[in-house]
Amino acid sequence: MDAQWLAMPILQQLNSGVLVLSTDYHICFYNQFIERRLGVPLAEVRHKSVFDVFTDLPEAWLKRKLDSVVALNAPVFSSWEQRPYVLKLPHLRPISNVSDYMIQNCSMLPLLHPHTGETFVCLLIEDATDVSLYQQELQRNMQALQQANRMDGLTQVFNRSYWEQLLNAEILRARRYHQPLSLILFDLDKFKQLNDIYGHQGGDYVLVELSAFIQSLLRESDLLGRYGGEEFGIILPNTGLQGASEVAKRICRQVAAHPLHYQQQDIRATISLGVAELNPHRQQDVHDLVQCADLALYLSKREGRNRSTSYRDELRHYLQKITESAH
Ligand SMILES: Nc1nc2c(ncn2[C@@H]2O[C@H](COP(=O)(O)OP(=O)(O)OP(=O)(O)O)[C@@H](O)[C@H]2O)c(=O)[nH]1
Repeated sequence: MDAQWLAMPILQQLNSGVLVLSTDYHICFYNQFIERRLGVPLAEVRHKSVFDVFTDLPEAWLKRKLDSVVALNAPVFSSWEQRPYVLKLPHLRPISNVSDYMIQNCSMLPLLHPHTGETFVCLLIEDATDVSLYQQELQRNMQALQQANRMDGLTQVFNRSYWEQLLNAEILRARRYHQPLSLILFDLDKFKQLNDIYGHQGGDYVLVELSAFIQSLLRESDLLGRYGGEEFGIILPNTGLQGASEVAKRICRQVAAHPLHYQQQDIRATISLGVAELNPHRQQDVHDLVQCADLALYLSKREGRNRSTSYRDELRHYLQKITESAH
């Protein structure tokens, strides 16, 4: 069967754009897919330079591609991820929140005229608007999921597992660049009592409000995370013990002076804090550093709460002594 008569109707019905150019970039043919979107009949632009008809074409880039198709007699592909579109055409979709133009994959194929031996280049334009839309949405969802995986559901500060990853990374960074690094652990005082008085919801309210308040007192580079029930940690990059200790005292003071209003009642909450600095002469990991800050926090609780203690090695001996004398 002579299949030539099939070619033109199929070409015109194709759900892809077909544009044929001469080697000097003149338009020889485009199908209805392009004609409908461009709104210009082929007869009007045949033999015109493609750059005069599609005035937004990246001329130098396209000429390089077309010349290479002709010179190598081999196809070239341009994906929408590299370049969202080659021909600026509307996408004919009633969607307003994507690109106004059709996102495209474009294959450029060499064509040899069977009788004259003349070379042409066929640009095959595939509409990738839906694919790009789905991919953008997928990326948005993945980012949201990733964000949710990192945050504590109640307080919206980092959750423990992500905060520990951050602490690990900050320890490595501090060691690598010989920078100081400090850690503050803090715990709400008599929180059980607060829960008993105001109920679990009142307790939750305090956790939410206080973590937002403390976050607002910190630098953007400081990293606040919820370590456990009513225990939190703050990583202070590039901060030595003295600086961190000042930060801790300031937070302690400001929390105590910050009334929380819950169901027409004023709640006064206080916190106890422990501060530790990464020891540059010792191989400390996350666990060791947290343990030092935790010990300092324990002493803050023991000394009467609503205060901050900075870790020093002597504290271990002191702690040993007081636990021995307690037995
Ligand atoms: N509302 C609320 N309470 C919590 C949450 N997580 C832990 N808690 C409560 O926090 C309380 C902690 O009690 P304790 O460990 O005895 O400490 P505390 O009462 O704060 O006493 P000190 O730490 O010694 O000052 C417990 O009653 C927990 O049930 C939470 O997400 N929401």
